[in-house]
Amino acid sequence: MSKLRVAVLGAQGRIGSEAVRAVEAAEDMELVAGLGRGDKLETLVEAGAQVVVELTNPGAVMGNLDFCVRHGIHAVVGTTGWTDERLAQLRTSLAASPGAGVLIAPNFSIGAVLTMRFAQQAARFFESVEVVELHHPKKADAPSGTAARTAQLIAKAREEAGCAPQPDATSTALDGARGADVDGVPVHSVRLRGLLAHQEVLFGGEGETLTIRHDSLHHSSFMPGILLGVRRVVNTPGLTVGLENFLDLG
Ligand SMILES: NC(=O)C1=CN([C@@H]2O[C@H](COP(=O)(O)OP(=O)(O)OC[C@H]3O[C@@H](n4cnc5c(N)ncnc54)[C@H](OP(=O)(O)O)[C@@H]3O)[C@@H](O)[C@H]2O)C=CC1
Ligand SMILES: O=C(O)C1=N[C@H](C(=O)O)C[C@H](O)C1
Repeated sequence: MSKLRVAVLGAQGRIGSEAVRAVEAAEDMELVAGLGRGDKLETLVEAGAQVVVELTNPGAVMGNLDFCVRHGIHAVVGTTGWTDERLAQLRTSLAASPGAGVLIAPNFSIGAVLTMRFAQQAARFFESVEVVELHHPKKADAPSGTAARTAQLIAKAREEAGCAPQPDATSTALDGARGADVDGVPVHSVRLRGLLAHQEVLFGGEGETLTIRHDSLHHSSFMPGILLGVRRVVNTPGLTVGLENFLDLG
């Protein structure tokens, strides 16, 4: 069986360097390129890359994906900063290149994906919900892509269940004190030396609370998800948002 020809964009970064090692160690994959800032994207074509793992930054990801899609290269994307407008733009370019597949995974770790699923399930049973995400201080974006997605999924589940708006009597507050409002769910971002990537989803109801917490303690937590994404995206044309789509969670 021929090996999947994989390239990593952001190959010298925190997660990109770990992804390079994971692809090199995977028996069914061959690392054909590892590119950083300033490297030419044409290298991907010259190297015959079938799948690109995109782990750069929100300022670079759209241009990189546009190139990949135009050249029929599949992509597994961990980079954050996704908005409805960006997703629409990507769908438009994918429509012009029907064979190409793109997976956008706000989080590749199984624990984080399950956190999102459990939060979605719990959402309709509690009056109150807030998300706290905690990351290393070199992180560029806030809130994290995972927290934004978690809040969106919770908000959708609450809306579908006809939940009333959350109780909150705050009438005066310092800027930011109640966090960012993501579809009506407050999201609080902590940046702290010593941390990597952590999230708590706090639910509150009459006389009880439920906390769902996940901790990524090392970048290795993201690697099985990245490799799964690479294996599945080659047979999944179009746009897939969320690794859960490849996990048969039911
Ligand atoms: N989905 C998930 O599970 C995860 C997602 N992430 C996300 O991945 C992204 C990267 O995170 P992290 O590794 O911590 O960040 P880093 O800053 O450590 O790494 C990003 C790397 O990309 C490089 N880069 C910048 N622009 C380009 C470009 N145009 N082409 C190729 N390489 C480029 C950077 O180079 P330079 O240093 O010169 O700028 C840097 O080496 C973030 O958006 C983060 O949120 C992170 C962990 C898990
Ligand atoms: O920048 C990070 O480190 C991470 N980014 C992703 C995010 O923004 O959700 C995934 C994980 O939290 C690590």
